[in-house]
Amino acid sequence: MITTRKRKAASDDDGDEESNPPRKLAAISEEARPNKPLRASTKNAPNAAAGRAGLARKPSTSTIPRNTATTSQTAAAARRTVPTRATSLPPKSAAPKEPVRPTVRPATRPTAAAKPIVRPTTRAQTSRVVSGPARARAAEEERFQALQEQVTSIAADMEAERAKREELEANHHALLSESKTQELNQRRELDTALDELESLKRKHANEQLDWETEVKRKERKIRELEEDVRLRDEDLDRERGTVKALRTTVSQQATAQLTLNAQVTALQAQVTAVQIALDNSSNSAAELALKLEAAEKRIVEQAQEIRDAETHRRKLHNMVQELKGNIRVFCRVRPLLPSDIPSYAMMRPGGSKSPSPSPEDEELVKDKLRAEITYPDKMDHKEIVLRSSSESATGQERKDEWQFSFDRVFEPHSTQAEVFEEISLLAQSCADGYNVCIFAYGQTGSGKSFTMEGGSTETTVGMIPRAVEQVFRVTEELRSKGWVYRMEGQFLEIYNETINDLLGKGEFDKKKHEIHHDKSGRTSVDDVNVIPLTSPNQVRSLLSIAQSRRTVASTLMNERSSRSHSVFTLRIFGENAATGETCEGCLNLVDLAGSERLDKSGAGNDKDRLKETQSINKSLSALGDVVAALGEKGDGKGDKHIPYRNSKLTYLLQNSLSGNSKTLMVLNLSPLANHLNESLCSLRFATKVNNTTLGTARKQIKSA
Ligand SMILES: Nc1ncnc2c1ncn2[C@@H]1O[C@H](COP(=O)(O)OP(=O)(O)OP(=O)(O)O)[C@@H](O)[C@H]1O
Repeated sequence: MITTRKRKAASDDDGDEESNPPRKLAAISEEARPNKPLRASTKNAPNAAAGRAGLARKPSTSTIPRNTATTSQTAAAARRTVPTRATSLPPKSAAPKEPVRPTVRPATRPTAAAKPIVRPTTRAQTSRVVSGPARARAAEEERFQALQEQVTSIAADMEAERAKREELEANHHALLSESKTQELNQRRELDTALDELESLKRKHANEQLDWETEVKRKERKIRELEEDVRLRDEDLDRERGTVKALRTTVSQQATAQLTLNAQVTALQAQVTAVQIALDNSSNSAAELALKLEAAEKRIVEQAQEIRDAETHRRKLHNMVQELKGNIRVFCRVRPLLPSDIPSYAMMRPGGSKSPSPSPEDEELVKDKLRAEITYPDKMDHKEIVLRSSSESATGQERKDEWQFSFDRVFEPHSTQAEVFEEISLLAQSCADGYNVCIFAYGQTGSGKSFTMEGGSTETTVGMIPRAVEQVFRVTEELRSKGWVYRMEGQFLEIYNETINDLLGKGEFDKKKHEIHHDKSGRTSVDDVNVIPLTSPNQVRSLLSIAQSRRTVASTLMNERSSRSHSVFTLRIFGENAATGETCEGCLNLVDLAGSERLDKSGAGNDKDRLKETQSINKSLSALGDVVAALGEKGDGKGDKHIPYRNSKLTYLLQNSLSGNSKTLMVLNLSPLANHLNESLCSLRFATKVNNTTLGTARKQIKSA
């Protein structure tokens, strides 16, 4: 921009030069002005030649400069003065470029020829003309001659001056064009210089930018270096710390080394001693090797002894079970439940219900509801006595007493754990390869399901889950003795002499499940789910599945669970790789249908209930018959027919009831006086079973 503006200014200057005369020329014109008087005098000279009279009459006017001269006269005078100035100019070739003014100044001085010419026009000469006309004329002539000469001279001078002026003008033009050229050159140089300056500025700006970038880079580098230095300082500090710690460690190590050296020395001494001892030991090594060989032989012998002992234990266990009786009966009386107390029992004498009866009142009511049951054998818990008092036909008070004895009697406060303690050995027998059958017998609501399945808590859990857990525990223990077991389970229901699969898909009373017994004593049922059992928890979940299926079925037909038998069967297969023995046991856990009599159940008017009750009675009496027949067979009547086929229940349990099995019946009793007759019936049935002796149990063990 600056360059462009400057160039424009330069071109404006050029325009001025075109329109205005050069300043040097103007200076020359102004310098010429002081010569005006001289020019006036020289101008008057031709005029004097043209009219002498005018000169004579007014001589003073010719010498006095006329300030009132016209412009043309002044211009003419100016033109005449130019040659005068030119005379003092240096020759063209020698003329300097610039200094025109000094050359002009000398030209303003009057020439040497002009001065004598002007001087004669004095007042004294004029006075002589007045004194003699001839002399005056001559003088005038002379003077005229002189003037003419002077004019000629002046004309010559003028000519010379003109020539010189033209020369000067030529010089001037030359100088002007030269100066223009010079100026143009200088301007070009100036432009070039400006361009250079511009490029230098740009270069400088670029260099400054580069320099600033470089400075920033350097600053960044400095910062990085400072950070690096800081980090290195930190590293150095750390290293110093490490070195310090290492020095400490080294000094400690040195101390430790000294200690170790001492220890090494001591150890070397010990090594020497040990070496000696070793030498002695190596001598006895042969003796030890012999002893080891003997010990190994002994271990093998002992392992065999352990196996023999296990076999012996099984035999002894079985003997104990047999001594206890292969068919045993437990009696369990359940506690009185809040649901046993009818609402009328809490009525006031007036008939209104007592809002909150006192514990004493409640206890009195319960005593009235309870049957009179006592447990006289406080030592072995084997006896139970029932009493009742009634009025005879003659109006006399009649007191009856029934005494029963079983393998174990459990009072109402007995826990599930206490009951199972007596049963657990049977689980052991099952793992040893015996068939075991546990029944829960009793009227509806006497606690059969509670005993067999129990509640959901650890304390209330029943015999089935506990027995399964026990079997798993025993099989795990026997693993150390070389036995490996596999287990499977099924859960069936017998309702109206029809078998249903409680682990099936719930198609109750539709599928026909046939029972089969093979010669090896194994029982199987067609088309039922047999689930491999891997853990006690799995068995619990299977039980709850079965329970839910029964509940669903109960919605179709009321109280179905009470009116059907349920049989959970756990089969166990064992194998001892060490001895090559195999065994197969079976644990049947049976929750029988309610045993109440037909007249008591009130089923007489209901066709379905009648059928149910008849089925139950049939199967229960068949069970009694089978047990009785087995008892007779045990008494020596070897050819006695056992009516297993009389009911689905006895046929299903045939192998678990026969002579080579162990059977336990848990008789459940209601504590209510109202149920006394049913309880007596149940007790009589259980006594019949209890008095039966099954044949010697036979273990189902096959030798390899
Ligand atoms: N020993 C006991 N302790 C506490 N409650 C018991 C005991 N025995 C039974 N019960 C309770 O008595 C009620 C009836 O028991 P349960 O259902 O076991 O009788 P059941 O003989 O199996 O009857 P059903 O033939 O109808 O199945 C249940 O509420 C049960 O919880």
